[in-house]
Amino acid sequence: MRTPIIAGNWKMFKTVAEATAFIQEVKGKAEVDGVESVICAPYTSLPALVQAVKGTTLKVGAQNLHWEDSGAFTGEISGAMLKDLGVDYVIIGHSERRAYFAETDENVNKKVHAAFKHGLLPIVCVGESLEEREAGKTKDVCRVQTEAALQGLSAEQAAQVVVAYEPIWAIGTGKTSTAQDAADVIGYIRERISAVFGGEVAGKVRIQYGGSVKPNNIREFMQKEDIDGALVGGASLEPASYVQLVEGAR
Ligand SMILES: O=C(CO)COP(=O)(O)O
Repeated sequence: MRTPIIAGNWKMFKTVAEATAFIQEVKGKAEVDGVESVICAPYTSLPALVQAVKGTTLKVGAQNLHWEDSGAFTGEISGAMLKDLGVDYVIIGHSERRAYFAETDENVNKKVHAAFKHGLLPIVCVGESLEEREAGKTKDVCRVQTEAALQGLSAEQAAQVVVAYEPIWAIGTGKTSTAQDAADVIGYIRERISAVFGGEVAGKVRIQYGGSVKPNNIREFMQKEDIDGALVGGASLEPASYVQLVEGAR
């Protein structure tokens, strides 16, 4: 049995005061038995969030990291620094980072290794553009991105990875994959993980859907056996909406 995981990706939203006020609002309510609930916030809010979730089952994640532990990398943050703060998860390879910050499959792989080195769990994002979808390349793109991201991991590490399948055309657009389509692609990603790491590992890896997930459609996705949760942008920013997402994953 895989524990469903709802992760809010706040992207570049919320001040420290707004972030802590959010936790006060959702405490208790976004804590549902059998569902893991993670808030992935901008770096600036992470220390306050780690404090605010103490004594709750809520977890905190970052949205990126650098693969080196330290060095002359102006503006970057290392896995060692995130671990030092008490962060649990880190999003790696989000399509916005791939598109706007030149994130490559190779860098994603280095970051995944860095996350494990420092005891952080990676949420690895994969997904196709509209052009790739229309050209029938969805599964190929997801296979290449997933295999590259997980390259060189031990079976034990691979089993702990969370993959987020986020079709780029569904992010922030109000358009979603159908639940069946998302489940098909996610099933295929699991097959490829099985081909590389074996069925036992593939059976443990949690694979989320992401892209315009809202309280009114979360249940459709969660009804699919292969979909283990959601990575949510816009609808994770409002406390009431976030609580409904976590409840919808039960
Ligand atoms: O990019 C996403 C989560 O990482 C999805 O964003 P939206 O839920 O706003 O479409």
